[in-house]
Amino acid sequence: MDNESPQTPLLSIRNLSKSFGPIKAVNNVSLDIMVGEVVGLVGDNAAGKSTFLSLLTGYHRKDTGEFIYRGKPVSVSSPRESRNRLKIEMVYQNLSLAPDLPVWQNMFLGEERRRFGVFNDRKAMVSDADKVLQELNAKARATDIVGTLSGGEQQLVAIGRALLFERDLIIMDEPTAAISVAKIEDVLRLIVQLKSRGKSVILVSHRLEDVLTVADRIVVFSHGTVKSILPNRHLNISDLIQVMFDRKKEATDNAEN
Ligand SMILES: Nc1ncnc2c1ncn2[C@@H]1O[C@H](COP(=O)(O)OP(=O)(O)OP(=O)(O)O)[C@@H](O)[C@H]1O
Repeated sequence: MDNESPQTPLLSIRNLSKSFGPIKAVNNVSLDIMVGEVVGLVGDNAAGKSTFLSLLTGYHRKDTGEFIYRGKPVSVSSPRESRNRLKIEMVYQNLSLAPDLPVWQNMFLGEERRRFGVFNDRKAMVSDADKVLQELNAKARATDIVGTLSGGEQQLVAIGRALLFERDLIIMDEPTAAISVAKIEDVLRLIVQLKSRGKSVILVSHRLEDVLTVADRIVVFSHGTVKSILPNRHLNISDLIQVMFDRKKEATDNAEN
C-alpha cells in the first residue's frame, strides 16, 4: 500500500482505564494507531467511545495507562498537552467554531501567532489560513465570517486547524451525522485526502457505511473494552453489526436461560 516498512505506530495506547465511580467507562484499552491510518471507532451507546477520546484529548485524566507517541512515553493531562505532545486535533460534531468571527480567527483561536515578538500577527495568520483553505479546495476565504459558510465549508475550517498546526492525528466525532447526504461524500473524500498526506484519522460514527468506506481498521468498543479490531477487508455492514451486537445477543440468551 505504501513504501513505509514496517508499519510505524504513530500512537500506542497501553492499558488505558478510566472509571466514573463504579462505572468502568474505559477498561484496560490498548490500541496502536499507525501513521497514515484511518481507524473507525464504533460501538453501542455507552460503550466508552467518548470517554476514550476524552482521555486522548486531555479532557479527562486517565486512572491508569500509557501513551507512547512515536516510540516515546508521553504524559497528557490537559487539552493543550494533547495538542502539543500527541499532535491531536479533535473535530467535534458541532465543530466548536465561533460563527461571528472570520475563518482565520477561528483557525487560530487560542493559538494566535506571534512573529518577531508581535502578538497576533494578523497579516501572517490571514495568509496562512488562506493557504490551508486552498490546499483543501475550499471556496471560503480567510476573511469570510464563519456563520455565513455552508456546513461543509465550516467543516473544512475545523479541519484546516489540523493542517495549520501540523497535527498528526485528527479525531472526527460523528462528522457526517448532521449534514446532507450530498455533503457526506465530501467529508469522506476529505478523510481520504488527509490520509494521503500521511495524517492519521480516528473516525467515530454511528453511520457504519461511512466507516466501512474509509477505515483501514475498525475498532469495536463494548462495555469500555476493545471487543474486536477488524481489518476492513471484505467487511460488510451485517458482519460489523454482528460483531458489535453479538455480546448483547449472548447476554439476552443467557438471561433467557
Ligand atoms: N462524566 C461522567 N460521569 C459519570 N459517568 C460517565 C461520565 N461520562 C461517561 N460516563 C459513563 O461512562 C460510560 C461510557 O460512556 P461514553 O459516553 O464514553 O460512551 P459512548 O460509547 O461514547 O456512548 P454514545 O455512543 O452513547 O455517546 C457510560 O456508562 C456513561 O454513562
